[in-house]
Amino acid sequence: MVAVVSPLLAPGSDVLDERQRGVVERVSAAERAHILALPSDDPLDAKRRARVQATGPELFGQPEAVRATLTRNDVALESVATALSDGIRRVLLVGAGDSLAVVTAARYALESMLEVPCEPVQSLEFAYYQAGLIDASTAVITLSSSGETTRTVEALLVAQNRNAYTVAVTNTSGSTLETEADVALLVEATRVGWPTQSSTAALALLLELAVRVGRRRGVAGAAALRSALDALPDTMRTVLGRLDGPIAAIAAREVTAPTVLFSGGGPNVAAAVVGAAKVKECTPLRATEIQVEEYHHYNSQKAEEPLFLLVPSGPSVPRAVDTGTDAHRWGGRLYVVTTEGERAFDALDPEAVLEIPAVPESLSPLLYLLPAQLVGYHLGLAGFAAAEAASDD
Ligand SMILES: O=P(O)(O)OC[C@H]1O[C@](O)(CO)[C@@H](O)[C@@H]1O
Repeated sequence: MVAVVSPLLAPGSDVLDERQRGVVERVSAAERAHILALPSDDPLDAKRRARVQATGPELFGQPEAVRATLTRNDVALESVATALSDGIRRVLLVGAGDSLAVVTAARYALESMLEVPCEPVQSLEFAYYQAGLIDASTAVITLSSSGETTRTVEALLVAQNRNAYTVAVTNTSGSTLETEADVALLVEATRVGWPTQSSTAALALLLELAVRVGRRRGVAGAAALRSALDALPDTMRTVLGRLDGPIAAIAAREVTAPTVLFSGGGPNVAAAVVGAAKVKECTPLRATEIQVEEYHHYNSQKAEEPLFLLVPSGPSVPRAVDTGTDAHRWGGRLYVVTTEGERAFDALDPEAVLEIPAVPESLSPLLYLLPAQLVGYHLGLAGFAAAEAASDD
């Protein structure tokens, strides 16, 4: 018997029409091949090494990718901003993997400017569980770098059937996501290495969309976000230059860590997710993210594990201070990435404090994703160096 690859294709399911079922069958076959081609956990895996090496130039090229993406989408952004400002009562932000992290990061900027709920939802959860309540007053913004991730395509098709306003954000012109959506925003970024600029350029697009909606709607605070966002590509360059060396040194110390932990709150829960994702992509190490409050409801950290707190000045700081205190109580190591001049973490005596220029918290993930990516990338490089040295002995 042929396995059913999706409940939307099960005999008797009437969620999708015949044409849409054909679309899902096509993308799911291609996706399986992509997943089977991922690297192994061999510490010297050549496929992983090639992707880690290709990640470097893409990671450091992010300010340019952000600028190019914003320029390319000037007209399309206006059209989406107009549509969102006109009768939309709810926005669902759908993606998987890094793409889910990116929409999570954009949520608060969008909500503050649109003044309606903007909910990040994982693609499968949306496609199979949450589509029932949506209608023409809902916008469904789907993000997929490839434009072919099956669950995200399914989410878009389900939204299409419920007459929602559908937006695709994708790197891939001509992809299924772009073809099926009412309107597409195209990300100008490469993804030969592990995803870096494809994520930050997509995030910049969503933040730009938020600012344009806010200005159109006359929201107080939109002008301040406008000028802060305009300055961000330059600040990204500053942050990359400033943090690269210190994070390379931290990675050399942490290369044998049993598990690498990342924590954040608010929009920077997304930075923690991206940190763990980059470690899992660039190394064979275990890595996990935990929100600053959730950390305290379990024995979340073990001795000898490093914790990266990615917490700019803002409402998450007091709980993040507790988190940092407990990192040491459990015998772990603590690295803090926070706003320049933030003194709340000083008394914890972290192994390192890495400072990032102040920006509005709702825009800050565009900066806090950078140290998260750098940790994964440098642990990847350090891991290959260590494995090579071991194999020479
Ligand atoms: O953005 P996409 O293309 O939908 O991919 C989602 C996730 O799946 C992966 O491609 C891995 O399968 C990740 O690189 C990415 O974060």
